[in-house]
Amino acid sequence: MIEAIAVSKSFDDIKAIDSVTASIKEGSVYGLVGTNGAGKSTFLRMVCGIYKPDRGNVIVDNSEVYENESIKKQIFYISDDQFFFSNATPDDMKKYYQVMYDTFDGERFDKLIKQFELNPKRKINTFSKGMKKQVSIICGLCATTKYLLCDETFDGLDPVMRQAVKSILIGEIMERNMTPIIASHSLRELEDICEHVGLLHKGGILFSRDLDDMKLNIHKLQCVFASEESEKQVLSQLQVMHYDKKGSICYLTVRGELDQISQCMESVNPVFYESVQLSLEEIFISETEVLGYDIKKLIF
Ligand SMILES: Nc1ncnc2c1ncn2[C@@H]1O[C@H](COP(=O)(O)OP(=O)(O)OP(=O)(O)O)[C@@H](O)[C@H]1O
Repeated sequence: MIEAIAVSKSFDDIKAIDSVTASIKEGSVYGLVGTNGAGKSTFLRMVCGIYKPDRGNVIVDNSEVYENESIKKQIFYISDDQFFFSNATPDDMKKYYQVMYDTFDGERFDKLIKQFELNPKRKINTFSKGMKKQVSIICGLCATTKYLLCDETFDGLDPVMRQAVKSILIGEIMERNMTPIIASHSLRELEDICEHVGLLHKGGILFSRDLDDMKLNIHKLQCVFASEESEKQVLSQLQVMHYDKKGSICYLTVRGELDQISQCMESVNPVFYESVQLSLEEIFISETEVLGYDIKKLIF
């Protein structure tokens, strides 16, 4: 388990991370979404022990991570700024990581390099951006660490490769108890893979939720009320997060369990009503609107 407790990190007068508290359970896929400069990379770099927090603690499996070799061996950080030795080939990087990680699976590395149609003996600095990204991802997967930190990992991959990498990640999560944290500026990128999403904004976590809970607890209704009184009654009884009316059709985003919402609607005998599934984007828009933010322009 990874626990960040009131963690802060500044670079001169820039507060990159401001008192973030988060808890990432083992075996779950945690998505960290936020705009450019929100602090995602800084947060991940503290989680893997590259940066020491100015304040607060990052605890991994009950131990402080910074300068803790045995804990760091359980974490692989696939950085946004990829690192390869100059003139290194994929095979050279394999040898390097075999020394760094006892758990590195060389055979799997060879298999994946072949599967991704990369030449293990070609210099990585002659590879395209997407090919370099593939080498980093393969190194990360083959390190077979308990925690895998993915920083904008899908960026720069073509759609087919994105899906291939996601499938490999999902397979890995199912096969062994791996815990990935995936940072991205795009919620769409995280929707089909993460179980929990934290929204980072200007160095702070705005909110953090289980996606299933979010989907079960927020509903969109379209309805036509029989009278103004029944409309008022419903609006006063339900926890309405967003309300809009076009002609006689009302559009409501409501927090709560569907059974209770349906009961309330049926009690006023509307002319028509139906509940529509919200997309994750719509849920985020509603949640952040309540907090007074307009993230529509920022993270989609
Ligand atoms: N080494 C550094 N020195 C100075 N400032 C830094 C450093 N690293 C990050 N920052 C600043 O900290 C803030 C957060 O940066 P960070 O890279 O963590 O954001 P991010 O969410 O990963 O952004 P992006 O999506 O653009 O990669 C930014 O204002 C950035 O300029």
